[in-house]
Amino acid sequence: MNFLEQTCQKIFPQDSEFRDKAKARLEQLALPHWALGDLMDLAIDLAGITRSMQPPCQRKAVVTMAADHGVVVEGVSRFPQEVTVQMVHNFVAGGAGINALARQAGADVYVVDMGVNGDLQELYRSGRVINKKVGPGTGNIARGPAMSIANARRAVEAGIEVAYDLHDYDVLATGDMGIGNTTPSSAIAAVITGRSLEEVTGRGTGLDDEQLQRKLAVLRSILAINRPDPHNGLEVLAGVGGFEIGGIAGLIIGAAAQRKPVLVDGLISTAGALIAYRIEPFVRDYIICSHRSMEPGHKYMQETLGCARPLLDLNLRLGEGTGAALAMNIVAAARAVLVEVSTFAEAAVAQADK
Ligand SMILES: O=C(O)c1ccc[n+]([C@@H]2O[C@H](COP(=O)([O-])O)[C@@H](O)[C@H]2O)c1
Ligand SMILES: Cc1cc2nc[nH]c2cc1C
Repeated sequence: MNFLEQTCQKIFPQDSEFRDKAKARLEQLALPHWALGDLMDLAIDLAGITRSMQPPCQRKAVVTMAADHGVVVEGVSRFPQEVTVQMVHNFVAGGAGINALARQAGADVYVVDMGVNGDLQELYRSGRVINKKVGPGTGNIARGPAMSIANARRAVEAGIEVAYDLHDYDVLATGDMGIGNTTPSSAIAAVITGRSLEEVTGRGTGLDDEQLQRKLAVLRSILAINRPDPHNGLEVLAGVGGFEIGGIAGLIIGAAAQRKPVLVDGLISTAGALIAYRIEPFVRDYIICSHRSMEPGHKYMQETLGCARPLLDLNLRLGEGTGAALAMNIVAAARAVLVEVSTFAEAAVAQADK
């Protein structure tokens, strides 16, 4: 059996006994019934995920997976491809959005080269970028597949390896960087959710109306040329994916196999989550949808994952893991509710009249 299948065999649903125990305690907290709302539901998930009434949440890491996309030659982004490698340098220098928000959340940032079109040898040598490069960017998906099935597997397995290497962390978060990657993400969204391209396609880094129409036309060609089986995660990734999207799928699978919560960021990260979900449906129990991106497809993708309402809705559309890093504060808050708030009995507070 391969590494991917072996890892998937370690993934089980959340522990229902710990869910029930957490729920029983939360029902007794000295506050009007369920008055801390979604924080209480999240606390139940944390107990069910970690099999603990004191879910470990202290050590946090954001993993920002970077890669390039052959489809950029079709004019689907407002920015040139070299921004991907330039932003990798910015992450390492600590000056990007994710660096600021991860610092604020007390999380470490790991940058992974999954397939950047550029030479990052120096940064691998200094240990500041993890080298999992599958290739120097995907093929142009408007003309053919993104990658071979073998490379789709390599990308996912590389993400699992990163999750295992980060075994000292309690909570993981996904992030992405890749000029053009909203195009494969929208393609994955359309294939897996069954929604129309019009419903799932957005402006990415800021396309105007005319450019958005062009992106839609390119996406129509992409789906006319690549017709992956929507139920086969590796086939969808190979047809219309990206190397960083595969890495994100693997990170989620690796987190679930270690019974760790994984905060999923925006459109691209959720495309990775859908791939992971198609490979191993139980990963859903370990995914926390951190926020709702401005990209219109995000809502449908989150619905497919069973998430009606993510933790935050702040009009974010940056990626990098920024929304996931922000939501780490909410995960810490949910834990605090479960661990620190007294019950009616403990606090000697009178319960509601029957
Ligand atoms: O995470 C999101 O929801 C999101 C939405 C729009 C854009 N992005 C980021 O912008 C880049 C892709 O945009 P584009 O227009 O080049 O496809 C890529 O680096 C993503 O991290 C990210
Ligand atoms: C500058 C820049 C930073 C980004 N971070 C994530 N996607 C990005 C896209 C651009 C263009």
